[in-house]
Amino acid sequence: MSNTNAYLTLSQVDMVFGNGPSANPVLSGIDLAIQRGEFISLIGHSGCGKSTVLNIVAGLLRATSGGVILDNREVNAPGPDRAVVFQNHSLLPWLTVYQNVEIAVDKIFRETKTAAERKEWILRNLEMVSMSHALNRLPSEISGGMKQRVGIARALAMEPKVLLLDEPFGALDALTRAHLQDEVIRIQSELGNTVMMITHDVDEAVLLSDRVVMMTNGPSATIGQILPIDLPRPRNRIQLAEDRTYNHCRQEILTFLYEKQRKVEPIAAARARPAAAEVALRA
Ligand SMILES: Nc1ncnc2c1ncn2[C@@H]1O[C@H](COP(=O)(O)OP(=O)(O)OP(=O)(O)O)[C@@H](O)[C@H]1O
Repeated sequence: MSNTNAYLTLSQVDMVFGNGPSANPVLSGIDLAIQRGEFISLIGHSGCGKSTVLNIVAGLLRATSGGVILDNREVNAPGPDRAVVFQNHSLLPWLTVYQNVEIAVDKIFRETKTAAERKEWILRNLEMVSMSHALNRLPSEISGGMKQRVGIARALAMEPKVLLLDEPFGALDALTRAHLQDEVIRIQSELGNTVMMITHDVDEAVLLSDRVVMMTNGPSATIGQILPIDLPRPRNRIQLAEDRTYNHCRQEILTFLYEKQRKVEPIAAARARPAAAEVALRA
């Protein structure tokens, strides 16, 4: 699929790690066209290559063949136009909440914003994620959910063309996760960012996305199905629980993951593998 009007395009992306007999073909023929302001989720079984796709878009990995075009430019290195939020918050531990955002803002806007404008911008982005009350705290003094909030504020403050979220809520408890998802829904309705998010959570994918991209199992994983989520925004998790379209979308993704792309091999392999105690007895 090539779409010349798309903001972000992945064309025939292949990725092979290593070479010779140890070559590991991870991705094959990934084609995806994302519109400006679209929120896309990537979902698929563990190890299929979701982070590899995201890292190629981030410019942290080079595709073996094929490529990525963002806003008419080829991506071949990391850049401030693509901000990444990882599952394990990557805040600098010796800097406060405010300073963690400041470091990115100063780097990007030193030439274009005055010191007062930069300060106002840092405060505005921390307010957006409800962190104004903890500006002077160190990462070690705040919870995991708060750290993710600061990571999101830092990414938003960079005003990237694309926000890349690699399981941003993966390490959080269910309630904190729901809170942060709601904040992302609100921020998204305010700012209309272009977002690519990796998730393992079917509800999260449906709740947040305009389209859910489902990946087949590896090796040589590719896009198996793309599901448009035709639900009006802003979305409300409680109202959606009873919604027919919402439940239909959930069902489609569950069917893809657990019927069409069911992971049978590892289970069979695990059964075939003798238990540790058995191995010890045989030794
Ligand atoms: N830098 C690397 N060098 C070598 N192999 C890699 C590298 N990064 C990823 N892989 C391999 O690529 C495959 C896909 O990994 P990837 O992390 O992209 O999957 P994933 O779908 O994001 O997994 P998960 O859901 O468990 O995070 C795995 O077999 C992994 O071992």
